[in-house]
Amino acid sequence: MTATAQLTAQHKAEPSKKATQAEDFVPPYPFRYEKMPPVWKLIGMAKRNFLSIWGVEDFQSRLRSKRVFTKELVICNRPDVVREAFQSNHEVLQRKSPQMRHALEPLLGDGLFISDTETWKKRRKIVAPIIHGSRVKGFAPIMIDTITEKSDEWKKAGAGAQVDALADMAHLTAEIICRTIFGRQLGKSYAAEVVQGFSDYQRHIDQIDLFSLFGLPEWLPRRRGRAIKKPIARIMSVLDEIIDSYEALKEKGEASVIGGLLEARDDDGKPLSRDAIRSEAAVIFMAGHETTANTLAWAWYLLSQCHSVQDKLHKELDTVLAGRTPTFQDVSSLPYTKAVIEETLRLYPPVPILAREAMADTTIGSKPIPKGSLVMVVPWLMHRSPVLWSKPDVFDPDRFIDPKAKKPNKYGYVPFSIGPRICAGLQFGMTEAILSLAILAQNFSLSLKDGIDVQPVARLTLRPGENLPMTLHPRSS
Ligand code: HEM
Repeated sequence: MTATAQLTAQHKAEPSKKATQAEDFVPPYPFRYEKMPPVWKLIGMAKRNFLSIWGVEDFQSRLRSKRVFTKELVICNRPDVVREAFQSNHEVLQRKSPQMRHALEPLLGDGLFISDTETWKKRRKIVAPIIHGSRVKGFAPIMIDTITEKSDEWKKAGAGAQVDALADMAHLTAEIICRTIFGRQLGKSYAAEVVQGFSDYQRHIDQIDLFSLFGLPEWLPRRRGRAIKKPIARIMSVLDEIIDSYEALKEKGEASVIGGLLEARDDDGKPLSRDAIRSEAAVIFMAGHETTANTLAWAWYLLSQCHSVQDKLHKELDTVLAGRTPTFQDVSSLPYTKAVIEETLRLYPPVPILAREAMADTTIGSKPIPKGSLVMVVPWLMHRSPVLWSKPDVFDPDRFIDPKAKKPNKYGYVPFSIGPRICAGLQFGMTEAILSLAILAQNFSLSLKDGIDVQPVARLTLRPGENLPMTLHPRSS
């Protein structure tokens, strides 16, 4: 076999095994090599799909390091070292990777997601309470109404209609986050424009910052092209229009993120600047919709392939809800629905790699980590580690609720990251995902269109390819 043919064979994804009642369902994952390819090949592979660069040993390891050109890459893959990196060593390892900062800085400015040290501390203190778990009850009516609209749209489309489940979930979660950030009315009017601006932006940013890997300095301008300027200008002017019309249009009594940002004061009693409000609104939009959309799309795929889980989910929804639309209060009474989401987040974590740049020399697990190293926690690896999970590649929501199953370690199951930089929208995202699955699966099951080969691909987030063609089956029929 030629080298190219060998590599192509290596890239062939593992086929998924469709489940029968008696058999465990193993959903697809990229091929795992035994012998590491040369670095230049790995970089090419990473540019196409970050999930294809890992070998068998990477899943089993505890703490590994690799040198890529000038950079030391350190991978923490067990709860003890993850805790050390993201919790105890937060001060030194709070900085996002150069790649992440360079990709998002033109759009997010000094926003919470990519800032660090004093700016991050100040912004986290202001932004986290606005989307905190305690506020989710206030946002739930917007979520429920928007999900019900999607359900009505599917009802209208009727039995046998074809949908792109990935695009539909992206549309649903973008509508939810827009209406939550900007209020119902403004959110509805501007959702399409905001979504278009963000997807144009994402198409133009680089996944791998080769400049940083080659050790080139931070100040050197990155090649981003002129294409990126247009979507940024559009997003910024839409955000300005929304902020300007907010006061006149704000709905009385209903929570909105933009209202929270406009009314927020820092420790000195000063309001946020216009730039800061735009940056934080952009952060919440960006961080808060694609992640949930991908989770839901994967959940539909997994349910379509594993009927025993789907039957159990329907049983819980029918028993607890008896045909009525769930409310926020019902979320805690749907443990199996929650377990389906949790297991989906284990197998397909929307943010599959969490990377930090060491701001000073440090150590992890007694290993010296020089300043400038890239320290990574890779949920994709740790969530499938044979050391931490039984049957790690099998789809089995029961592992999250079976009293006999080993409870996942808080530092070993990290779809929302962990430590001081943990996702500020964790409860928001979980509630939204549970309510979406509950309302839609109460009314529909979805089957995968014949002949479609679903494979996980990661660029900024992990998704089931570019689209997910599925067929609607109303449950009453
Ligand atoms: C299933 C849904 C979600 C998942 C899996 C998820 C995951 C994550 C992860 C892994 C991070 C850390 C990223 C890193 O360290 O590089 C993060 C950060 C963040 N997320 Fe989420 N997220 C979800 C939903 C949301 C939602 C709905 C919101 C807003 C309403 C949100 C807001 C944020 C913010 C503001 C940060 C930055 C926190 C900081 O740096 O201090 N997320 N999220």
